[in-house]
Formats: sequence, C-alpha cells, structure tokens
Amino acid sequence: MNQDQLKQMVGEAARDEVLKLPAGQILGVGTGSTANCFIDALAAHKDHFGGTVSSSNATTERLLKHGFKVLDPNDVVNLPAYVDGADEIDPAGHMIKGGGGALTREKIIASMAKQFICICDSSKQVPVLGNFALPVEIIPLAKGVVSRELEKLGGKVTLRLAKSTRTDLNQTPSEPFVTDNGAWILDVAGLQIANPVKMESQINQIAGVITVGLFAKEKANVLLVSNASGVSRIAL
Ligand SMILES: O=C(CO)[C@H](O)[C@H](O)COP(=O)(O)O
Repeated sequence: MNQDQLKQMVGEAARDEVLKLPAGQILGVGTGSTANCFIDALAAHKDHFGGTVSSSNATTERLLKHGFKVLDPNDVVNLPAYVDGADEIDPAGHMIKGGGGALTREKIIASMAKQFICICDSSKQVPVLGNFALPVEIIPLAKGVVSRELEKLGGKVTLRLAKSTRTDLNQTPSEPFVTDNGAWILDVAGLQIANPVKMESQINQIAGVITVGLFAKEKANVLLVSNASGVSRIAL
C-alpha cells in the first residue's frame, strides 16, 4: 500500500469519526494532502454540518469547490472538533506542523476547538520530535534577529523559499515563500525536542515570531493513524 492510499484511508476514517457529531455543528478543517483526503471524503456529507472554519486559503478553496459553507472564525464560538494532519507526532500527541506553511491559522483554529483530531500515516509517529525541521512563521524584518535566537537553541536555520533551487536546471535562487498572512517561514533543523511545552513557549517569546509550528499546548486529543493493516484510533 502506498502513502497516498494510507492518507485516503485515514481521511475516510476521520469522516466516519466526525459524522458521529450531532448534525448542524461547525467543523474545523486543516491543511495539507491528508486533510485534502478528509475534505474529499466528507464532501458527500457536507449537509451534516452547519459550516466549517478553514485553516488556509488552499483549504477554503477546496471546501468551497465541494459546496461546504466556510465561516469567518470570528463568527464561531463553539467548535467541537478540528481535523488536521501533522509532520510529526510524539506519543503524547505533541506535534510539529507547518510543512505546508499554514501553521498560524492552524494553531488559531486548533485553539478554538474542543478536540484536535490528528490524522496521519504511521510514518509521522516519532518517539521525540525534531527530525522534521521545525517551521517558525516570522515577521520578515526580524529574520536576522530571530535566526540568531533560534541558532542559540541549537538549530540550523533556513529561510523557506517559494520553490527549491535547482542548480542542475540553472535556476536563479527563488523568492521567500510567503504565507497566507504575508509573512515568512524559517525552518529549523537539528533540534531534539525533549520538552515540547517548554520549547514552544521559549520560541513564542522571541520578538518577531508570529507562530512556532510546535503544537504542544494545542496538542492532539485523538490520533487516527493508518498503516498497511488499517486505521487505529488512539485517545491521547
Ligand atoms: O501542518 C501542515 C500544513 O501547514 C500539514 O498538516 C502537515 O504539513 C502535514 O501535511 P501532509 O498531510 O501533506 O503530510
């Protein structure tokens, strides 16, 4: 079974999970290829929900294409569940997110939700976070100072670019990747995140940081994880 099939399987399991919610509720929807499988699987049941709140422009576009109602988060008070993927998840449900660049809106929607349902294939499960470079969304003029602070934590910092630079194709270096919020992303490699709660709060305190892609406070409450033998549901 390939990774796309594993994503589709877990997307369908998440559809079954959220259809257990009473009808008419609002649903938080994440960003990325696994979240896309979830959206596509849920499309036939869109009328079960009073509406959705979306974590990115890309997700909004996909939801609208399927006919879901997409609400302004400012108009939503009760959000029973948020469904999203992760780049890494540890046994406690702490996650690294932001590989797709949507970390800030994802964290806002996650903070509104009663439960975070994380959906992924088993390749995302790790004993300790940090093998995946940690995304940090920043105010562009703070790139220098924030990079120096992140290096003090032991990381190797790279500015995320819009496209990878293919020297073999003689391409010139790309422009910075710009988030839905008009900001930039630093990717921090080489961190062994033994204490995600502490590191999340340390990085949040650096002036110029908008959001760190460590989801320790907004951790997963339920993990749906797929592998070749099926989907497991783990309450965290
Ligand atoms: O945090 C994210 C986007 O900002 C995604 O949830 C994360 O990158 C996982 O993506 P995928 O499901 O494509 O592997």
